[in-house]
Amino acid sequence: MEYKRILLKLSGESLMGRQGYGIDAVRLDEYAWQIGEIVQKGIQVAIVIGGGNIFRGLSGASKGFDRYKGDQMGMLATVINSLAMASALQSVGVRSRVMTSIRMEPVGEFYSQPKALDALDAGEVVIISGGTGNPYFTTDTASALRGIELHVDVMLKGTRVDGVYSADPEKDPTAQKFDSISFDEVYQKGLKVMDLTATTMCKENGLPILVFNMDQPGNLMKVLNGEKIGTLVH
Ligand SMILES: Nc1ncnc2c1ncn2[C@@H]1O[C@H](COP(=O)(O)OP(=O)(O)OP(=O)(O)O)[C@@H](O)[C@H]1O
Ligand SMILES: O=c1ccn([C@@H]2O[C@H](COP(=O)(O)O)[C@@H](O)[C@H]2O)c(=O)[nH]1
Repeated sequence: MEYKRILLKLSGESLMGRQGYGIDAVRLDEYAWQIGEIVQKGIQVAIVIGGGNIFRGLSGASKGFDRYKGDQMGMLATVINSLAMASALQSVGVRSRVMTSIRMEPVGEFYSQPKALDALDAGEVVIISGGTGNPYFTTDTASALRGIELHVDVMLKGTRVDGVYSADPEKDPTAQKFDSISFDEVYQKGLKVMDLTATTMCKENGLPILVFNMDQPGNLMKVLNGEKIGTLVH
């Protein structure tokens, strides 16, 4: 397999499934099965999960919340999602550990790069929660940061669309999908694949991103098997 160690970014919003808020147990279970399949193949998996199904600091601020506190609420939302994922992985027999970017033992172990690498080498899935630990960032940036620190081969952005399009495919039905695209084209075309901080970190550190639809069961294994799905940003 082309990739031996991956950083899987999961969308918080996708965890809602068909509900309007929170965590859909069926969706969570589907994700856990997909992750279990690739762990069985010997792939080392680090995960970062978003928090948009629970709280985002920016939308909180638009309703009058203090942005700093709102972002802390958002980061805590990612911890909730990460604990849910750890529980789902446990129920399908996959060993995992939750690390937190903000100190909060015993909820999770305080993140450090050497501890995360040791756990990955031991075959555990490492779920890194709490974003970067800092407000004014996103979990896409946390994924880029942790992916770079952990020397992963690729960042897999598992989302609810099947790749990067010429415009937001959820808003523009005429949008065209790219099979592959360079970082420079992403900037030139103003595509919202990830926020610019995350994109720039990946570009500067040579970390490719593969955007694919994680809500289609079996897709994660297809990506690892080298099937041409999604969009590679390189
Ligand atoms: N050019 C584009 N190509 C593909 N998707 C795009 C594009 N522009 C905007 N999007 C939107 O980006 C979304 C995917 O981003 P992402 O997975 O980060 O979702 P999110 O809701 O921000 O997740 P989270 O809850 O983790 O913050 C898609 O649902 C799509 O609507
Ligand atoms: O490093 C970080 C990461 C996240 N946040 C806050 O959490 C929410 C949820 O994350 P998403 O990436 O939007 O899913 C985000 O809106 C921020 O409010 C943060 O402050 N720092």
